[in-house]
Amino acid sequence: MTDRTPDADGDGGTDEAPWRRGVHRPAAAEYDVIVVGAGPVGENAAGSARAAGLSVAVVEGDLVGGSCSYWACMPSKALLRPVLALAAAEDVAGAREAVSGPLAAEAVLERRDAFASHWQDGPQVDWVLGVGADLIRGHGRLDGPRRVVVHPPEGPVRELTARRAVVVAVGSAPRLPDVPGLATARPWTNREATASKEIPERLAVVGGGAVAVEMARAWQALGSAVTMFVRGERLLGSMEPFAGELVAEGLAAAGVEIRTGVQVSEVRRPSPGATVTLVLAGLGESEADEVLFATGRRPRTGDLGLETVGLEPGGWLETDGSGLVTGVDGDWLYAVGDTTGRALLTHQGKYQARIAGAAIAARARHEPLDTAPWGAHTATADAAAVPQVVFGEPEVASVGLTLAEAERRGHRVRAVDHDLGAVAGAALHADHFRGHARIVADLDRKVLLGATFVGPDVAELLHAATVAVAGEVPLDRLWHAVPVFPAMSEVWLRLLEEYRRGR
Ligand SMILES: Cc1cc2nc3c(=O)[nH]c(=O)nc-3n(C[C@H](O)[C@H](O)[C@H](O)COP(=O)(O)OP(=O)(O)OC[C@H]3O[C@@H](n4cnc5c(N)ncnc54)[C@H](O)[C@@H]3O)c2cc1C
Ligand SMILES: NC(=O)c1ccc[n+]([C@@H]2O[C@H](COP(=O)([O-])OP(=O)(O)OC[C@H]3O[C@@H](n4cnc5c(N)ncnc54)[C@H](O)[C@@H]3O)[C@@H](O)[C@H]2O)c1
Repeated sequence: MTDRTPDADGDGGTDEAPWRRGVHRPAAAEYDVIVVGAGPVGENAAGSARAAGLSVAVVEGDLVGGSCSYWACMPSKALLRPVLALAAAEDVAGAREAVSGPLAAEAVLERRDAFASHWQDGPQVDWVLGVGADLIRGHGRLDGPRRVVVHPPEGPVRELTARRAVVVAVGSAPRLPDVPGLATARPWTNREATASKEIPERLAVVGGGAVAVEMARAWQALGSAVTMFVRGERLLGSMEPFAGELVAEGLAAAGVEIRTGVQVSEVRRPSPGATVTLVLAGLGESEADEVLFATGRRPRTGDLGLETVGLEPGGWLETDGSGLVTGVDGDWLYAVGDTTGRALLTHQGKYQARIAGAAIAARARHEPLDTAPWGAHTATADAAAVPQVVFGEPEVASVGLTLAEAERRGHRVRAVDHDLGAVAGAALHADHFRGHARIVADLDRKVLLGATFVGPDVAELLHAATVAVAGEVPLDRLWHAVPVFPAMSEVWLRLLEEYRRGR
């Protein structure tokens, strides 16, 4: 099993006493800003507020650094990188002959452990203290306007008051469906899928989103026989349809079995460590040694004292563009990151934290806020230009709106497609390059609303598209942004040629 400690309270955190793992300054009772949750987003909120000269307390109930550092982004990408590096070498004649044999699984896991800082948060604690914030370990709860009570499992409760703002950055936890037998079967969630030191012989993966796709590829390469059980008909359902199709092809080529249109109706596991049986509604049963449920996230707001400020516990925290929680008077309660449900991505949460930090500082100085679209105090990109890369073989890199979403929002649009494998840079990149690119053009404003690239190593193509979408660069001006030959970015030229032919 993993080196995690049990999560008996089901909040997605470890139950081991985290206050034993670090030190913090003695805490005052009053701060300008109190940040609850020290994931990447809470850390950014604290950094932004400190940069504005405000005093800050950071409250953290587990490891400073949050899921991203220990059970999500970093360890998952550390698991995938060797897989993708090997696949890349194997698809270039000349390099192919120089690599042979499977992955060195033990070395991959060791490298992963290093990227997860061996689940120790010393450097991240140093970072928080280094920006001049105080760190208070324990579970934080709101206790009426501007008040936070911190409950360390040992020692006295601390009562804190915020002069300016409380920023909730408590993240999200795995959402497990209400399937009979699931709780007692102790399924893997993202925590075990990123931190396990053992490689199950047969791994069942339930879900077809980013976690399922990335972890299926990683564990198959590490030696598990992976079967995916997908409720819908395709993978990555919120992205362009060709993305899920090409990813399914890639996973199948790697040996992953994908079963679509399958609902798991019961899970049976007689004892911990025993074989898991998945009952598939109307489709018999399937056995595995471990099962990963990658079925989405829920906000960690059930035990946050929301009822003391007039909010319903348990839901996503709805915010305005500056990060202020709606339905709470007095301009003091902010929420950023996963807990808002706006975009469950580290970089987007950190963007929200920078915006909220600027808004808190402006309000503290009684300065007017710039909340016009793309203004300094509103997270416009959350609705218009969220970039995401799903790592794997192939990768999917997308920003902004898909064709379907743009049409749903009432835009008059045209999608322009190109076979990414047909550009010289891609052909040079890999011998059997399979890929696809699409831009979604707004026919009225003549700007890009979205772009999606699928193929090996397309992640680094994305930022140009993000600049074009967020910058609302006119398509006629993009025509003058000449892509390098022979690189994959030449696909921009092909897409724009096609767009200009059809207009
Ligand atoms: C497997 C996986 C892979 C991912 N890969 C990527 C990726 O490659 N790129 C990407 O952009 N995103 C990725 N994500 C999403 C990313 O992990 C999240 O968007 C990100 O972690 C959100 O950051 P956060 O600070 O809002 O929340 P978290 O990282 O969850 O941090 C919240 C913190 O708050 C603490 N906390 C919670 N409640 C309390 C309380 N009451 N009192 C005190 N402390 C509390 C928690 O202990 C935690 O440390 C991935 C997610 C998963 C599951
Ligand atoms: N590379 C990245 O940026 C990256 C990687 C992993 C995760 N993430 C983020 O983390 C978040 C969570 O990822 P995720 O994959 O857990 O969630 P998700 O929402 O992306 O996908 C959940 C999947 O589970 C399925 N599902 C939901 N309920 C189900 C049920 N009862 N039975 C069967 N299937 C069910 C859905 O149909 C979907 O396929 C995502 O929003 C994503 O943005 C990002």
